[in-house]
Amino acid sequence: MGPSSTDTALRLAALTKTFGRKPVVDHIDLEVPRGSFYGLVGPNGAGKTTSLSMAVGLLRPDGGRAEIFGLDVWADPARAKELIGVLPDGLSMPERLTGRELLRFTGLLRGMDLKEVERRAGELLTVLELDRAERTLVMEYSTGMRKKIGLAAALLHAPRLLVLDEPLEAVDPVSAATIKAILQRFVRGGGSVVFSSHVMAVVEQLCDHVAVIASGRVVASGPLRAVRAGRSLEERFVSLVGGRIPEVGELAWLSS
Ligand SMILES: Nc1ncnc2c1ncn2[C@@H]1O[C@H](COP(=O)(O)OP(=O)(O)OP(=O)(O)O)[C@@H](O)[C@H]1O
Repeated sequence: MGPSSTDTALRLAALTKTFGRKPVVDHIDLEVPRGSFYGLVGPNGAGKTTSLSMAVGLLRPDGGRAEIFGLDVWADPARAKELIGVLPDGLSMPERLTGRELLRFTGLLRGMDLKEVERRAGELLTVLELDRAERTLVMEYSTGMRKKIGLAAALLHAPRLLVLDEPLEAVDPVSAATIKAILQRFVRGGGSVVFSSHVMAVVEQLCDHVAVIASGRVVASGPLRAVRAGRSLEERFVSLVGGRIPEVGELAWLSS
């Protein structure tokens, strides 16, 4: 199947990964419709980063499949990766490059024309308000600036699908508004986005679809309204995933 013949941007089927004896991703099925803004939520350690890493060809699954617009990521990685822009977790980057050099490097690795790379890099640096930092080495960037330059690198080749691991974490509110606007415009222009987040309000604000992952399994997924089931996403999340509220008497030593 070619990229134009499917309405699914990303499909995970029985995707599985075990570290040691523990399956951290346990037969995950997920369907991200083309043109959707898809949020992935789940408690710490649920397996979100591991799933996304396998979905984009960064971590080899022990079982199952990942398809991008119908292309098997692990059978045809080069073609699949042309269609995606990725913001990985923890983002290891060439630290001794400036922001602009990083974008130039990314563009050339992607086989893009240098002039076009320079034009897009200039625009991305301006829109993301990184232009004053373009001569600064990445190693001197703040956490939020690293997210922004990572996002710029993910957008540079105008992908069809963005896969972003916590893109708004550690980003200040002004930059967050810029990033949200860029992502919304990307989706309006026909792109698809899947991202992980711990902030339910952000997911409710941006997403039309959501999946809740807990202990390596999908416990709910689909259109946001269906998953919320008449409640706030936070309430639904806590009821699906559980959670422990300290009881009266516990942590009593905290009271003065
Ligand atoms: N390379 C690895 N070796 C061993 N265990 C790992 C490895 N990578 C992840 N894990 C474990 O797999 C589980 C899932 O981790 P993962 O980072 O995918 O979760 P997450 O949902 O992204 O969590 P968070 O919300 O805290 O970022 C965790 O228990 C983690 O300790």
